[in-house]
Amino acid sequence: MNNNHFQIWENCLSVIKDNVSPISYSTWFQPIVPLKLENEILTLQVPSHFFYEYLEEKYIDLLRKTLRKELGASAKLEYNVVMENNHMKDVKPLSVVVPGNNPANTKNRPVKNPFSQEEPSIKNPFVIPGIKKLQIDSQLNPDYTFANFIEGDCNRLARSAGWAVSENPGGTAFNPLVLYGDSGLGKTHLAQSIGLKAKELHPEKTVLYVSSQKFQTQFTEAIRNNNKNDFLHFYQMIDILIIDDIQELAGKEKTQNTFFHIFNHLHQSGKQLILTSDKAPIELKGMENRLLSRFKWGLSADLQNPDYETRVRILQQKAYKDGIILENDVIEYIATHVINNVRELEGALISLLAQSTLNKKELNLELAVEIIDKLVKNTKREISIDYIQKIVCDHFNMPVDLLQAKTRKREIVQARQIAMYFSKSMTKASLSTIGSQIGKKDHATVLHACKTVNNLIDTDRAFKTQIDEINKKLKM
Ligand SMILES: Nc1ncnc2c1ncn2[C@@H]1O[C@H](COP(=O)(O)OP(=O)(O)OP(=O)(O)O)[C@@H](O)[C@H]1O
Repeated sequence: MNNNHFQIWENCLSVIKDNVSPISYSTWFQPIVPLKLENEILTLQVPSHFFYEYLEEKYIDLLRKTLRKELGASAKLEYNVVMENNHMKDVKPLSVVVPGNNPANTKNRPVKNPFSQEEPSIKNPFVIPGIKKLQIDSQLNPDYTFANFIEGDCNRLARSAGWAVSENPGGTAFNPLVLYGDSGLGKTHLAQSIGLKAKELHPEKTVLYVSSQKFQTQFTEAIRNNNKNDFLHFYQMIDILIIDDIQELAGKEKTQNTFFHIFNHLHQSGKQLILTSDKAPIELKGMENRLLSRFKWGLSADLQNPDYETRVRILQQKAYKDGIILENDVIEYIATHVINNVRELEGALISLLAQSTLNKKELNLELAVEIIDKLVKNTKREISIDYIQKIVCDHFNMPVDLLQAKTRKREIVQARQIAMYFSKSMTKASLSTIGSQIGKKDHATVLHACKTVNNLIDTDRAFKTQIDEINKKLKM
């Protein structure tokens, strides 16, 4: 057997050693095993894709020069990614598609495990240009586009920040971009719009959408199969990482720790992170402080309940997309009565369509009143911030609009604080949503109000009695 490849690589190493730091040498070059030399092609075995990518990014010039010095101008380099651990075959962090296939038909293509031993040799891009990037199925829903996302006061900031991020991923101050708000208000839709748009504008970038639940399951599997490093490396290869419902990582310390490393790596390499959460970062419980502080590095933008006009426009757009014509009075009736979130709005429209088709009834206001009234009655009444304001003001015998007044009168300030306190404990609304609805205050004012009310409950018996009474009225 010809052992020339060992000698050639040995010679290369002695040059490389003089050109990189000792730590880089031992990290990135010592683990490489020369496999063969054929027709001036030296094949090197590297331990992972990440390793290969790193060599390509940082040391390609050095490798090229050194190899040409040894083998002449026609020298070529091939990599072979061989994992040492056989269990790796079972790990499927996500579907990875071999490049070169038709991107229009991702779903039907054979998928390959990115860490499998069966992975073909990866040729160096200076030998075969264009083969470097693996294509990853981004897991994006093609319907969740910006075009299908109706803009309103409730989502304007989040939408424009998202648009800016999709145009210049990793290059704006919005990194990470945290989208937060109550359920059904469009966080997933908007986060995916950013991913879709970024892919369209920057086809060379790798975009990945993953729910926190899936991330957690993959992580647990990776630990079970002793593949944590591959899991880590896989995520560190992504250019635009979208993680949905980040609050679900609460209390999962090990997953958070791994996510912390992924976050740092991506952020430091100028990659974009987009996170969604049902709460503002400041309110997330069960999350490591070092993660929370990183979430605050970029922009946190909230999605609020759509106002009446936005609800009307969303209904018009959904009806148009479904190819149905709805009279204005029907749209207005739905928009007036279904007010909690966009998902319920969609549900109402679907019920109406189903009833009209199945029972062959005309889709008119009469049918809308019948269906929507049933729906609204069946929906468990959620205590709203408006309702809390009304009960608190009734209790103190003051008109509700006084809570919105710019006054520091003690009774009004206290009623406002109590309304904020109950909104915090009885609704899922974020601090900033509560603040914006009660007196147009910011989240810090709401936080302060909650602390004040809690202190008074502990120290002032008469005050506590009032709070107990309001609490009873609210639950009646
Ligand atoms: N502004 C909008 N324009 C059009 N459709 C919207 C808008 N906001 C939300 N939707 C639609 O409402 C539905 C629910 O949205 P989505 O799943 O994104 O909400 P979410 O905030 O992620 O909810 P959850 O926290 O429960 O996951 C989706 O079908 C989405 O397309």
